[in-house]
Amino acid sequence: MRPSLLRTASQHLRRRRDYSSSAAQPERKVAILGAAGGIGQPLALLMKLNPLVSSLSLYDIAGTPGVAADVSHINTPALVKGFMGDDQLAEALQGADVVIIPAGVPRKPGMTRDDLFKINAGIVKGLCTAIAKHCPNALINMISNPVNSTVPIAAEVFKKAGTFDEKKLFGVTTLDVVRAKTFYAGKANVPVTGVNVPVVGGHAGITILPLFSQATPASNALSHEDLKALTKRTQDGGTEVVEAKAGKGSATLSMAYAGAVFGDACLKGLNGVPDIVECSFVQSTVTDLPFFASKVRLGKNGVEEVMGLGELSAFEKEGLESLKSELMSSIVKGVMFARES
Ligand SMILES: NC(=O)C1=CN([C@@H]2O[C@H](COP(=O)(O)OP(=O)(O)OC[C@H]3O[C@@H](n4cnc5c(N)ncnc54)[C@H](O)[C@@H]3O)[C@@H](O)[C@H]2O)C=CC1
Ligand SMILES: O=C([O-])CC(=O)C(=O)O
Repeated sequence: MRPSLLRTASQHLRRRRDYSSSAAQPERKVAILGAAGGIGQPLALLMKLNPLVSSLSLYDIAGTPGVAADVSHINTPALVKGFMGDDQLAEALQGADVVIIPAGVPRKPGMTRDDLFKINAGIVKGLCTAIAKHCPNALINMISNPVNSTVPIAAEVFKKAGTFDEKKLFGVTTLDVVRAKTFYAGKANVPVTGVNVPVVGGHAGITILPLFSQATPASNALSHEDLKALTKRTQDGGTEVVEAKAGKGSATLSMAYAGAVFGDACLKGLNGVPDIVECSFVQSTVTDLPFFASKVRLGKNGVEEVMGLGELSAFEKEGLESLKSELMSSIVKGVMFARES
C-alpha cells in the first residue's frame, strides 16, 4: 500500500475509534432559559465547552439568535440552537435532560433578593408550567432569585401538573460555595484549588450559612473573629458585587462559572459517575424546614442522597437557629404565590 493510502486508512480508523468512544457517552441536551442575559451568555459559553453536552438549547424572550449564532461557531461537539419567545419554548425544552434557569431581573443597590419576587415569581411560574408539559423528567437548576422562594414555586407548579419529583429540583447555591472557598483560602493562606467548604441553609443574607468548621484543609490560623468575618463576607457576597456594579446588575461571570460547575455535576450524576457531591437547595428533611441547602449526592435520577449537616460549631448552631424563620417565610411566600395565582 502507498504511504499516503496507509495514512488515510489510519486516519479513518482513528476517527472511527473517536466516534465509538464518544458514542459510549449518552447524548445529553441542556436548555438554558434566560440565555441572552448577563448570566445566560457566559453560561451558554461554558456549557458549549462541556464535553458532556451534545445539544445546547438557548432560550430567551429576545436576543437568542445572536447569542446562539456566536456560541455555535466554537469547535466543540455540542449542537447549539437558539429559541426566542413563547412560540419556541416547547421546542427549546423538548428532550432536555437538564434545564438551567437564569431568567428574571437582577438586583440594583439597596434591593434585597426578595424585592425581585414580584417580577421573577411570575417568570419562574410560567417557565415551570412549560417544563411540566414539555420535559417533565428534566433536572431543573434554578438560578433565578429569590431562590428561597422560586424553588418552592417550581415545586408547587410541578405538583399541580402531577410531575413533581423532589429528586429533580435544585436551587443553585454553588456561588455561595465558590465564594466561601475563595474567601477562606485567602484568609487561611492555603491554595484555593484544594479547598472545600460546605454552605447550607438558603440563598439570601443570613440564610446563607457557610460551615467553616468543616472546611478542608483545616486551618488553626483563623480566630473566631476571622470566622465571623468570613461568614459575613460570604453572606454578603452578592451584595458586594451588586454595589461594585453600581446599578448594572449583580454577579454574572462568577455565577455563570458556578452554574456551569453545578450543571456539570448534574450531567455526571445522570451519566452514572460515582461520588458527585455538591451543595444545593432541595426538598429536605435535614431540618424542620421543607426546603434546605446541604450537601447532596447526585446520581442517575438526580438527588441520590440529601446528606446531613455533620457537626456544627456553637457559632454555626446559632446561625442555623437564626436563619430558620426568614427561610421559612420565603418558602411559604413562594408556595402561597404558586397556589393562589
Ligand atoms: N442563584 C444565584 O446564586 C444567583 C442568582 N442570580 C439571579 O439570576 C437572575 C438573572 O440574572 P442576570 O442574568 O444578571 O439578569 P439579566 O437581566 O442580565 O438577564 C436575565 C435574562 O432573563 C430573560 N428573561 C426575562 N423573562 C424571561 C422569560 N419569561 N423567559 C426567558 N427569559 C426571560 C431576559 O430577557 C434576560 O435576558 C436574577 O434573578 C438574579 O438575581 C444572580 C446571581 C447569582
Ligand atoms: O446578590 C444577588 O442579587 C445575586 C445573587 O444571588 C448572588 O450574587 O449571590
